[in-house]
Amino acid sequence: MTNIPFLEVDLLTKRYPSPDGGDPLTVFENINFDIYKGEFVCIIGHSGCGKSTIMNVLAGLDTPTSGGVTMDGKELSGPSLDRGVVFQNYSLLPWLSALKNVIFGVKARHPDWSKEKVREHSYHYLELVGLVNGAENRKPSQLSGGMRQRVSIARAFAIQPKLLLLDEPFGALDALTRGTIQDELIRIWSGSDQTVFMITHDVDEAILLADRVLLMTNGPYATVAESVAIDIPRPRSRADIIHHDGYYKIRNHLVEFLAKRSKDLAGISKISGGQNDDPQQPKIVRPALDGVSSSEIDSATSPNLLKVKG
Ligand SMILES: Nc1ncnc2c1ncn2[C@@H]1O[C@H](COP(=O)(O)OP(=O)(O)OP(=O)(O)O)[C@@H](O)[C@H]1O
Repeated sequence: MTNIPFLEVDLLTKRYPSPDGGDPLTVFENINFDIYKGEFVCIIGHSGCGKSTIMNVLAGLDTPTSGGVTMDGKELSGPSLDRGVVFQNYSLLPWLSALKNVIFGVKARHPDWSKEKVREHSYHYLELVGLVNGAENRKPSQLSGGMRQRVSIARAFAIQPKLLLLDEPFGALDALTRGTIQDELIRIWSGSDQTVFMITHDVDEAILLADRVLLMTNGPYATVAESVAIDIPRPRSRADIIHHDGYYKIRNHLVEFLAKRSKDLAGISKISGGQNDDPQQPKIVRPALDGVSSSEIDSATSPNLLKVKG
């Protein structure tokens, strides 16, 4: 893994003025974290701590009160096709078929491509999410919620953004559909060099999908307190992952944070014990390696462990 982060979130702060002229609402303050190229990072925190606001800043749809974000060494400003977003509510164009929704994004990304090439490329991504054989010609209103979400994932992947931003993309889906689309997401991501940043409320989903999970304290004055490494090799399957030695250590750590420490740490804007002597970075935690000998940790913490895609 290269030591230069792909995405650097630096002292990000968001405040809203009070409607009655009182103190402003500080949603979060001095948020710092880095993401490396090709990583799959989830962020978890209680409702209202500011996850969607961070996502919107990364997407270029909102601006922070102070602080900034750089991607590939360049300061972000405004939306860009280098960053693809999938929201919980699909955000498809209702008057276009599934295929045309994907084509719409691909055309914008590759204005120089021929009509045939755009169509072929778009169809390929719908195929990857299992949405062909007639479904590609249906409009969003003629598709189920799971199918619509697949279209929106296909559209985001088809534009091949360097950074894929997922805001609770599976929140509204039933468990079976959710599982299928999670598998498809991991399959497509595995075959690419894309970086994924995803909001979820589901700790099991985060453990299944992520290389790292960022934990946010409660707002106001929320911050990212920890970066929890998911030291479980890939490929991971829903059925097998629960038998991995580290699974419950990680799960208990995340659940305990959400149940207790997210409140205890709330309002403490500076978290001690930062990464690599950098007090501004969230503390790195490796629950799966608790009780593991240091020689085993040396091999388990090889930078490549987190990068092995399945
Ligand atoms: N325009 C606004 N004016 C004032 N406060 C706002 C505005 N937009 C958002 N907020 C506040 O900012 C905070 C963070 O909102 P955000 O949607 O980012 O949280 P979240 O962690 O994504 O929540 P959830 O998990 O419920 O989606 C909330 O307390 C919200 O009330």
